[in-house]
Amino acid sequence: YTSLQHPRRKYPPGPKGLPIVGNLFDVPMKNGWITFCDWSRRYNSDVVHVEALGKHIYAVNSAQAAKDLFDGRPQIYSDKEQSVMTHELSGWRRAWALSPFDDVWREHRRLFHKHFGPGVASRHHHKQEKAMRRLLLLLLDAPEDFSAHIRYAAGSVILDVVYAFDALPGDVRIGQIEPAVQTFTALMETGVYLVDVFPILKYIPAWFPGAQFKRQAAQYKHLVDVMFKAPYEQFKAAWAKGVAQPCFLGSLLGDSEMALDYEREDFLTNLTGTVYAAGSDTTVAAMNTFVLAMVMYPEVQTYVQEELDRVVGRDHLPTMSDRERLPRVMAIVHEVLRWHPPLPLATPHRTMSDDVYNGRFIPSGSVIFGNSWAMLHDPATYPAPHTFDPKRFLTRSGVLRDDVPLPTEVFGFGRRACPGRYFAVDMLFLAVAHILAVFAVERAKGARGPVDVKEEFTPYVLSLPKPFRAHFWPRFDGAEELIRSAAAADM
Ligand code: HEM
Repeated sequence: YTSLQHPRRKYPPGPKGLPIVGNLFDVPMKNGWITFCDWSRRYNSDVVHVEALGKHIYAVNSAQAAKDLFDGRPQIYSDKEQSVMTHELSGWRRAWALSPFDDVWREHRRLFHKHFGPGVASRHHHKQEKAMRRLLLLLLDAPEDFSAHIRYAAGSVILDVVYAFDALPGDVRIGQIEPAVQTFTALMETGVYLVDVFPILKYIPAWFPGAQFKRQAAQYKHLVDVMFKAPYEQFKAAWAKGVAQPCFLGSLLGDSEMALDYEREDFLTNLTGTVYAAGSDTTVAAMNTFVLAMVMYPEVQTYVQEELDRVVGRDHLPTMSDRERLPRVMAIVHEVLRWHPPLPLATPHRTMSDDVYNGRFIPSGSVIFGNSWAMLHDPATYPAPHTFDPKRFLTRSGVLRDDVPLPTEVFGFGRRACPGRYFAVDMLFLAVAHILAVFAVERAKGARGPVDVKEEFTPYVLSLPKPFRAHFWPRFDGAEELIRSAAAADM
């Protein structure tokens, strides 16, 4: 322990900072996962470090170091930064995905797990399948609006599962929520988050968001409060009348165990409202990445469609019960998540006490990024990591290999790792299986022939393909009829 008290502590390597401001200008505003990965190579260290204005920032770039720290030392590495701008002024403190490592978080997480854990996620399958049948119909009728349809499908299934809302496209209940989700993206993109991490930036005029930001934050907070409260109140009204349908919130309200000491109302509002915020944009990002990969790598479609035709046939749509028999579809899901993780730096954790790792110092209150992208692009584990190649997960005979690790880091780290991952993987399995069962995904037709796509992703916390065009063609005679009759059965 004496090394901790040594006046010249040894930190992990990183770029050399300037006097006083330290590495302020090195802290990456965009594509941080690539910068951190480059530093890791340049300084030959899986953990890299910068310091700016007294704040220490670390990026963990290898799966081994992530296991050692996040899994091995959960009492130190499971907290999250609380920021004035995002949490307080803009109302995001309600989201337990961002909350401190405390008893209220623990209780939120325990109750969520009870309804979304690996053994019970199957209770949501019929709602997920219904959302997919609707998605196919939308893609059939307006293929080029695929990105909007994906957003609808990912959002509406969460409303159905959490509040038993059966929302069609354009439903006001979706309109109430989506703008609030977008405030989070806006906060990340304007760099407000950095002001929070380095409070001293508030005194630098160019950085300080000032009165205008405070007005903006008040508007955000209003939207965020509506997102959490409105669906909750609507469900409670149905519950009081005895007409509520089964869902997550209904099970919570009906659970005798819910006689908790917490202020019960806000506890449940925040528990349920966080699901849409955490689960919609992430799923949307992965599904758009899937479409981009299909346009770029058409031969992958043929390979998977052979499996779908053989296992499922062409006279009905796939269901969750086909999953074990569709390893090629699962290989696509894993490769989509590996190729471009929706949260390439997961979400930053915060240390709760001083620590030493491999002889290097990590003080209490540091920001720690787990660089999922770097781990999932490590050529030692995934050769030719920039190529989209689902076959890397399959044996020659086409079953899932057990010697190539699944991209678990896409779901984050330690105690804070995504508890919605079973639900998310089920959703992605269904999306890939449904879309490829009936459609050929191709380049859009422009005035001068097919429109090429670029492999470009947005550079912030949540990273998804930049807008691109694609077309969805029914791929066999009878595909259109199959889509229409399956969707009609739900009406
Ligand atoms: C492809 C889709 C998804 C990806 C890539 C993803 C990824 C992540 C990541 C990286 C984290 C942060 C982990 C960390 O800080 O170490 C997280 C947290 C979380 N996710 Fe997901 N997620 C996805 C879908 C979902 C879905 C569908 C739900 C809900 C049904 C969900 C619910 C949550 C919650 C509640 C947290 C906060 C956990 C906590 O703080 O304890 N996620 N997710």
